[in-house]
Amino acid sequence: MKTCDIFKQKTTLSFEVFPPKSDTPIDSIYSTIDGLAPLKPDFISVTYGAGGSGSNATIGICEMIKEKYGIEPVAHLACINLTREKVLFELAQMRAAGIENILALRGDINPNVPPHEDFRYAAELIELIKESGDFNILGACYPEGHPEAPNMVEDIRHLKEKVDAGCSQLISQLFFDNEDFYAFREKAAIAGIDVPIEAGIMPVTNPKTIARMATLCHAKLPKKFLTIMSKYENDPIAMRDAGIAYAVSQIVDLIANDVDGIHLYTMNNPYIATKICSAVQSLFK
Ligand SMILES: NC(=O)C1=CN([C@@H]2O[C@H](COP(=O)(O)OP(=O)(O)OC[C@H]3O[C@@H](n4cnc5c(N)ncnc54)[C@H](O)[C@@H]3O)[C@@H](O)[C@H]2O)C=CC1
Ligand SMILES: Nc1nc(=O)c2c([nH]1)NC[C@@H]1CN(c3ccc(C(=O)N[C@@H](CCC(=O)O)C(=O)O)cc3)CN21
Repeated sequence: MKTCDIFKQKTTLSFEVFPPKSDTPIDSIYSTIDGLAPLKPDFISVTYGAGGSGSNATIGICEMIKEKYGIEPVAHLACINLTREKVLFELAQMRAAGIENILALRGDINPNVPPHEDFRYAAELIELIKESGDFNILGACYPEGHPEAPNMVEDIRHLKEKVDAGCSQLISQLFFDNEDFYAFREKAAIAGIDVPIEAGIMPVTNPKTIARMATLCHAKLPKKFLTIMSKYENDPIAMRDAGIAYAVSQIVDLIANDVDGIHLYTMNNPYIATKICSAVQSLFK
């Protein structure tokens, strides 16, 4: 099933997982998906070397999500370090595995790995995927603007190019201030971007993740968020609960503002995803 068709029926709820890191047993992904599947997400996306981990079990995990759990998978594909030939090989593998949906990304630039010259931007990957078969293509977007973009106008112009190249839906970078998302959504609409935009929500439940959000994602951390996190910095249970509550409050407000869907960055933690879903699951109609 092509995930873009789901938006015609309901507000979507999707999850993101990453392949286990090299120091974690590969089997741990089964307990992650076992824990997430009962929450009945509309789709689950699987990262491709997210955060520079470089591991590549993405296609195998997508196949398992589809075959064993009957949930629609979305395979991430980040092109910055790939040759054109390697991308065509990955696409052939995906087709053989029955994968219909791809999140086409440029990918994070690793300062220690000079980028390959075949792809500079996600739009170039999207063009190639479009030529190479009947895939549904998703893209990423940035409510606060992409950190490398000189300004929001340029970033939205490039986003429009991405949509014109063949993206049928967008997933946003994580953010903690919904007003940034609403302002971005309005600018995108003015630019003629008319595909569904899912809001990316990251439950922040420990200090390590807060630091990561600032460096990897450049997300703005609002005062309200920092206040509640510092209040509980020495109490892991309270901090976890505060992170869950903050994510729930963002989701409720987004739904009240007619968001197309929510994409939950689960960090492979079914306990936290279950807590969040138990508060808001029935709102996804
Ligand atoms: N779920 C995930 O795995 C997500 C990953 N990311 C990461 O975000 C980063 C960026 O990836 P994408 O959004 O796919 O990249 P992109 O290629 O759409 O944009 C990257 C940057 O290049 C600029 N740009 C695009 N086209 C341009 C052009 N023709 N000329 C000049 N500048 C241009 C954009 O404004 C932006 O600053 C990656 O690090 C990606 O891995 C972001 C969100 C979600
Ligand atoms: N620039 C960018 N790159 C990404 O790969 C990316 C985004 N943004 N935004 C959306 C999601 C969020 N991603 C993330 C966010 C945080 C971690 C992180 O904190 N990783 C920890 C390990 C967590 C664990 O194993 O439990 C780390 O230390 O790397 C990883 C991926 C991947 N995606």
